[in-house]
Amino acid sequence: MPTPHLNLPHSSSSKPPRLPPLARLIVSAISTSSSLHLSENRHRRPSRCSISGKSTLACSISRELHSRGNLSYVLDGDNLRHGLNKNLGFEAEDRAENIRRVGEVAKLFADAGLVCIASLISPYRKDRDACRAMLPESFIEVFMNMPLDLCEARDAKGLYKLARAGKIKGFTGLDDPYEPPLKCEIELSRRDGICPTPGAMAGKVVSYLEEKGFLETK
Ligand SMILES: Nc1ncnc2c1ncn2[C@@H]1O[C@H](COP(=O)(O)OS(=O)(=O)O)[C@@H](OP(=O)(O)O)[C@H]1O
Ligand SMILES: Nc1ncnc2c1ncn2[C@@H]1O[C@H](COP(=O)(O)OP(=O)(O)O)[C@@H](O)[C@H]1O
Repeated sequence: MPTPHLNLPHSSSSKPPRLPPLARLIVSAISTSSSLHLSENRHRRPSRCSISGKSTLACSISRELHSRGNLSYVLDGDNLRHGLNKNLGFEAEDRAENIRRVGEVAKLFADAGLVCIASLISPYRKDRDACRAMLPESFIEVFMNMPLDLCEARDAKGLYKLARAGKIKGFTGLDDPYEPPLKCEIELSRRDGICPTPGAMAGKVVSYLEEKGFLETK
């Protein structure tokens, strides 16, 4: 019996343009700050925080990618906690579940060909590592190494004030830990005490993606 002829869509005459390797599988986890600071009681502990500029950076990266013709989507922890993750709090298990869900969603977006920018505190190393394992070779950890005093001085939402007054318990950087990465792909920090502009930091991230061949070239 003759083999039935299949009219495959990807015949040699209508090949889709080739994407660079891994172009469809990227998640950029933007963790928040960490630097060691010596607290008054002389216990060395890392300081890191909300308000380090994660969301601002994520938007800046997204804009920069758009201008280069790359689709992206920002998954912002603070926003997701109003919807997908509204049943989660800030206990260690809930933070782990928060990050796991975001990793799974990022995987779906990446599968659809978008650069997915996850902007989360993700304070525990094991949760970030679990996410990394979920997205082998396409997880890029961006560590915003901003000191606690900078974040606290910004306090755009007044949360540090509330946490200092004991009205929020388990606040990252104050009475809940942030574990800085032992190894990450990109670290962003201040230079001579000055925080780079979001555009400059986004440029660094996008250059990294470009160099590593993650982006579609026009
Ligand atoms: N206890 C406590 N600790 C840290 N952050 C707190 C807390 N309670 C509320 N918030 C607000 O929640 C935002 C962080 O959410 P994330 O989903 O990124 O956190 S995590 O990754 O699960 O740790 C964070 O928003 P960002 O400022 O955008 O980081 C805070 O506004
Ligand atoms: N690179 C930066 N330089 C100066 N201010 C910044 C920078 N990035 C963010 N900010 C300001 O800091 C505050 C918190 O930024 P945001 O991106 O919401 O932080 P996060 O998402 O980490 O909570 C905002 O008022 C924002 O305008």
